[in-house]
Amino acid sequence: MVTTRSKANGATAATPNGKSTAVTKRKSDDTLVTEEPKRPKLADKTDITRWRCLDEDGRLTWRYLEDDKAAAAWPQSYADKWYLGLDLGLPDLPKPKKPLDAVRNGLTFFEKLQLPSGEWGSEYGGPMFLLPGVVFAWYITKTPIPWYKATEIKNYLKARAHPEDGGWGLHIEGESTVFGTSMNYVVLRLVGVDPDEPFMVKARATLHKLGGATHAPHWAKFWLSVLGVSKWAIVNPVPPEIWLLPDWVPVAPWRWWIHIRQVFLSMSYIYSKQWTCEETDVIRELRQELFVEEWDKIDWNGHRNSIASIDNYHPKSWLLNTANWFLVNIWNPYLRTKSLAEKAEAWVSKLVDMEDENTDFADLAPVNAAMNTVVCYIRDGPGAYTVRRHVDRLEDALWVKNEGMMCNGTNGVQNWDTAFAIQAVMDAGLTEDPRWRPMLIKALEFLDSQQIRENCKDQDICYRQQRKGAWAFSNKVQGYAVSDCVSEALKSVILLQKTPGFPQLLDDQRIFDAIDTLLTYQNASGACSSYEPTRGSKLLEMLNAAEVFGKIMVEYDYVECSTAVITALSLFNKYWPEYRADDIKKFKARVLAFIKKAQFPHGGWYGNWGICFTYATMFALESLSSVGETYSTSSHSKKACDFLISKQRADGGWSESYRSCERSVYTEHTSGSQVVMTAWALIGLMHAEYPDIEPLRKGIKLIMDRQQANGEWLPEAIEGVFNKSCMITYMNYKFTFPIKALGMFASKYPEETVV
Ligand SMILES: CC(C)=CCC[C@@H](C)[C@H]1CC[C@@]2(C)C3=C(CC[C@]12C)[C@@]1(C)CC[C@H](O)C(C)(C)[C@@H]1CC3
Repeated sequence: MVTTRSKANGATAATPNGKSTAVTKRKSDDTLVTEEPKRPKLADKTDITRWRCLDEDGRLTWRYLEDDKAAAAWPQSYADKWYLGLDLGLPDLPKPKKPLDAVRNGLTFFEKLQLPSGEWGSEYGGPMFLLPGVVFAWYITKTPIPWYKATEIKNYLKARAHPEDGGWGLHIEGESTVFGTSMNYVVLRLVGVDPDEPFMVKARATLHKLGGATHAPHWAKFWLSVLGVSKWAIVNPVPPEIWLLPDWVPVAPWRWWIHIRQVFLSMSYIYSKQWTCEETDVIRELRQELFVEEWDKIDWNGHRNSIASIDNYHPKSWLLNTANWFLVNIWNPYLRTKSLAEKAEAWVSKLVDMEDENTDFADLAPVNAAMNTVVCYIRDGPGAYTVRRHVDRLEDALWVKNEGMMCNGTNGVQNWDTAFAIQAVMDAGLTEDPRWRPMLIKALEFLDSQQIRENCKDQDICYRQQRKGAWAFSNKVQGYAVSDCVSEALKSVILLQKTPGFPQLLDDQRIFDAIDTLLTYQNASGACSSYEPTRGSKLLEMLNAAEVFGKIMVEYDYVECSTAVITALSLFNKYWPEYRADDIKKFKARVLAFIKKAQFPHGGWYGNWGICFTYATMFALESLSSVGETYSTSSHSKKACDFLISKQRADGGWSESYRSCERSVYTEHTSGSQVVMTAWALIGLMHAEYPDIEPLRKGIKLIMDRQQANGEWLPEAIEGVFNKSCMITYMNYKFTFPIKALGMFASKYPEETVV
C-alpha cells in the first residue's frame, strides 16, 4: 500500500493499494478515464533538505526526516547535498596555475564527499529495469510505500521519461523500449500515479505504438505475469529442473555468468509455481492500459516470442526457440512429473537460501534481490523473517538525487571508488603530503574493514568462487569478489601501507590471502574475467533468453580486469619478491599474450565496463607499460597511441558514444568532448610515454578549463556499460580520473603550466 500525505497538514494517511473502487475505462481516442472515487493524489515533491544518506560501516541507505527536530539534530552533510544537487556553499579556490593546482582543488572538493566510514559513495544509476523489481517486490509483499518514496519515484521516472515520446529505455540515454516503458509505467501506477496524468497518457501511447506489453522481452513478461497483469502462458520457460543437471553437462547453470545464474535461479522457482499475486483494482486496470489487444482475447501463448524490434538486441537463437517449443509443447504437458518438479524447486530454494545467507540478504544485485524476496514470500509467507529481512535489504540499492528516487546497479560503489580515489592521490605524488593524510588514512581504514576474511560457507555446493582476502565492488556484506575490485583495492592498500607514516592495518598474511585468491582467476586464454574464471563455452550464448543484453551467459576475457590483476601482481611482487614468484611470472606473461591478441586491427581494445575503446585502451596501455612496452619500444603500444590520437578532437578532448559498445565500432558522442573520456585517453598515452607533449597539453587544458571554481567537475554523458547494451553512471569518475590524469601529467612535466 501507498501511504499518502494530506497536503493540508502533512500527516500521513494510509491508502490500501488497489483497494479503491475506481474503474478505468478506455475512450475511443485511446485516453483513459478513471471514475471516482480517485486515489488521493501524490504530493508533487518532497522537501529535498530532509533527505539524509546514512552510512553504517559502508551500508548506505536513505532516510527522510519528517520531524523538524530530527532534521535539525542531523544536518545534511556535504555528500548529501552533492548527491541531491544542492549548493554546497563552498568558496571559490585560487585559480590553478599548473595541473598540480587543479589536482589540489579537485581533491579539496572531493575530500568533502568522503563518507564517515572512509569511503566514497554515489548514485549508480542508468539501467531502467532495476527500480521496477524493487517496487514490484514491495507491492507483492504488501510493503507500505511511504508517500515521500512514492513521490520521489514518480519524480525520477518523470524526469527520466524520453523527452520526445515519453517512454523509457533500457537505460537513461537509450530510446524507448517496451521493456523500459511497460515496467516503469507499472511502477508509476503501483506507487499511486493516475493513468490520466498527461505524462502517463504519453507513455502509454508510446507503449502501444511499440506493440504494447505483448511485445515485451522475457524479463518483463515474467514480472507482468507475477503481478497478474499478463498470463503465465506468455512467458518462455524457465525450468528449475535445469538445476538438477550434473555438473559435467556443458550447459549446466553453474557454468553461467553469475548474474544470469542468480536471476534465473529465483525466476525458475517462481515460474515453476506459476505464482501470481493477489488480483486488485490496479492490476485489473493495468490489464486495460498496457495492451493494444483486448485483454480477454489475447492469445498469450501465441505472444511468447513476440518482441518489439527495439527490444530485440540479442534475438533468440534457433536452439533456444526449439528448446522453448519442446518445453512448452512436450515437456510441460506430458513429461514433467510432480516429483521431479518438487525436487528441482527444493534444490533451487536451497540455493536461494545460500545466496541470502552468504550476503546477509543483500544478494548479488537488486535484480536477484527483488526476485529472492518474492521467492521467500511465496515459500515462507507474509511476515516471515526472510521476507522482512529482504525488504529491509532492498533499501541498500535505493538512491535519492535531485531528480528523485532511483535504484543503483548494485548496493553501491564503495570499495571501487575508494580504491581509485587513493590511487589518484598517489599518481599525483601527494601521498606523503600531510594535507591529504587524514583522508587517506580513513580510506585505508575503510578498505581494511571491507576485506572479505572468509570463503563462503559451503562454497563448492553453491558454486561460489574462492574469496578469502578479496574485496567486492561495493562492500563486504555483498561479498562477491571481482578480479579487478580485489586488484584495485589491494594496490591501494599496498601503496598506502608502503608509504612512510601510514598505519599497517593489513598484515602480510591478509595480503597473501588476496594474492592467493587473485591467482585463481586466470582463464585458459590467459585473460581474467569478472567474478569467476570462465566456466562454460561462448556457445552458451545460444541459450541467452534475455533478448535485451548481449554477452551475458558466461564470463568473457576482459582487458580491464586482466590489467588490474597483473598490475596488482606486479606491485605485490615488488615488495614481496619471494611469494609465489613463479606463479606470478607465468600469470603475467599469459595475460600479456592475451592483451596483444585482443587488440583490434585499428589499434584499440573493446571495453566491456566503460565506454568503450577509450576505456579499454587505457588499461591495455597500462598493461603493456607494466612490462616496459611503450610507444617507442612496442608496436602494440604505438598502434594503440596512434589510434587514440586519431580520435582526439580539435578542442583537445575525447568523446566516445555508448553506441560503440553496442556496435563494437568506435562512434563519436553527439555532445562533444567528455572530461572523463579525455582523462582515460591521456592516462593511456602517458602510460605509453607518448613522446609528443602537445596533444597531452591540449587534453589537460580541456580538463582544467572544465573544472569549476570550487574544484568540482560537473556531470556529463554516461561513462559505464555492461552486457554491451546497458549503460551505467559512475559519478565519482568525474573526480578520480581527471585528478589521476592531471597528477600523472604534473609528475611527468612538473614545469608545465598549461594555462
Ligand atoms: C543483467 C543483470 C542481472 C543486471 C544487473 C546489473 C548488473 C549485471 C551490473 C550492474 C553493475 C555492474 C555493471 C558491475 C559489474 C558487473 C555487472 C554489474 C554488476 C562489474 C563488477 C564487472 C567488472 C568491472 O570492471 C566493474 C568492477 C567496473 C563492474 C562494476 C559493476
